[in-house]
Amino acid sequence: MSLDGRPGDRREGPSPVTGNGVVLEDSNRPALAPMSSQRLRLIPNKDHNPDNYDDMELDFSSSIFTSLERFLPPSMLGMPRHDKVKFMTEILLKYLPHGERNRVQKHRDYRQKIISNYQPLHRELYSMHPATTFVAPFLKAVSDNTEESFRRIMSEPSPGVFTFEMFQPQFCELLLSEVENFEKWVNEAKFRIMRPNTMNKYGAVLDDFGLETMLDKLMENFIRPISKVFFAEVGGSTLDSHHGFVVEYGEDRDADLGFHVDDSEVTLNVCLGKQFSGGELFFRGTRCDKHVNSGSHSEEIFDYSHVPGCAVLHRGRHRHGARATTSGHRINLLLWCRRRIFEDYKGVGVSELWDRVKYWAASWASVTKDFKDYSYSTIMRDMAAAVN
Ligand SMILES: O=C(O)CCC(=O)C(=O)O
Ligand SMILES: [Fe+2]
Repeated sequence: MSLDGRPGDRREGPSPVTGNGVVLEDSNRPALAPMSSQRLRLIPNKDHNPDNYDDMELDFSSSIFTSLERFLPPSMLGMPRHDKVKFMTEILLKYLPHGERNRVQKHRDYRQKIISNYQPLHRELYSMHPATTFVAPFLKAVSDNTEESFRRIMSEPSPGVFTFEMFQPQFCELLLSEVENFEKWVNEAKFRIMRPNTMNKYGAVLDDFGLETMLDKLMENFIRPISKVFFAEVGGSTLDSHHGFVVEYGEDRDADLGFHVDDSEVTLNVCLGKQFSGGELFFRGTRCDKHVNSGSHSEEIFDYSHVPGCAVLHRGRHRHGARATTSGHRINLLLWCRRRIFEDYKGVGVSELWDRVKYWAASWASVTKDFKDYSYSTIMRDMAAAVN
């Protein structure tokens, strides 16, 4: 497949709206060129300040639309948000295989059904309140925002594995009780819920019952600044989407979790409680995608015992698993933080861009093959197709 041969797409014209220009959404405006004849640009318009789509009902995460907007043809940049969304959705859906498209739609209906029927127990959890969520030293470190301030509260017991105290006990309790309340509702309503991934038979996706916005803030304002310092080479500074869930172990729950890598650039894993023994995380080093299954060196072997309120932060590709929880009940919050491909396009040439898309698509295909989760690999394949 070549990126050359469609010179029209390469033309970089001035955009009708620049900077923070306010665009009024006028449904009576004359139609511009038919959307279907328009194509994405190969090179994003770096000067364009994209709209925010957080408040809209969308088929894909709002961050995809914000990122993709820089690739819109110049004549479309000033259009009302609804029109841009329509155009971008058409492109994204066009390149999704049929089964995938059905799945996206089904998942959207599923979430909608939960959100319109489930009554949250602790509404205060659904927006981010840093002062009641985090312990003071963590808040201070993030507000100082330097490597030194992070190192002051973090240990790095094994290269690339960072541990630190993060949540207040009261926050853990509230979240545990909200999860319990959600599960009670699921049982009473005989609602079948989707599990966080194919590895866990228990647990719940927090994003599916309304916590997505709060977790987005958690990632953007707290995890991204730390990842920018410690995980820059896997895109730590441009994390822009997440998969947030809880896993549950113990009697009548999952026992352990096999050796794996996560479908994330950076993973935050925080123990919420309750009382348990066992359940240690074991780490076995990071590998490039070609050597995911090769053996471990002794210096890479590291075991970690979970402590309620405390977090572990590591690269998604850092190989790990969890030993059996031998008594009690352990619940952990997992935030798989991801970076979509679009930011990579900044200032790179077309051939390099294409190489990167191929590289990411290949690497994520190998990492995600065990996960049914619609995510990165699909979007990247779509985008590769869309710019071609
Ligand atoms: O049980 C744990 O603490 C680890 C969970 C985990 O690695 C995952 O869900 O990806
Ligand atoms: Fe994991």
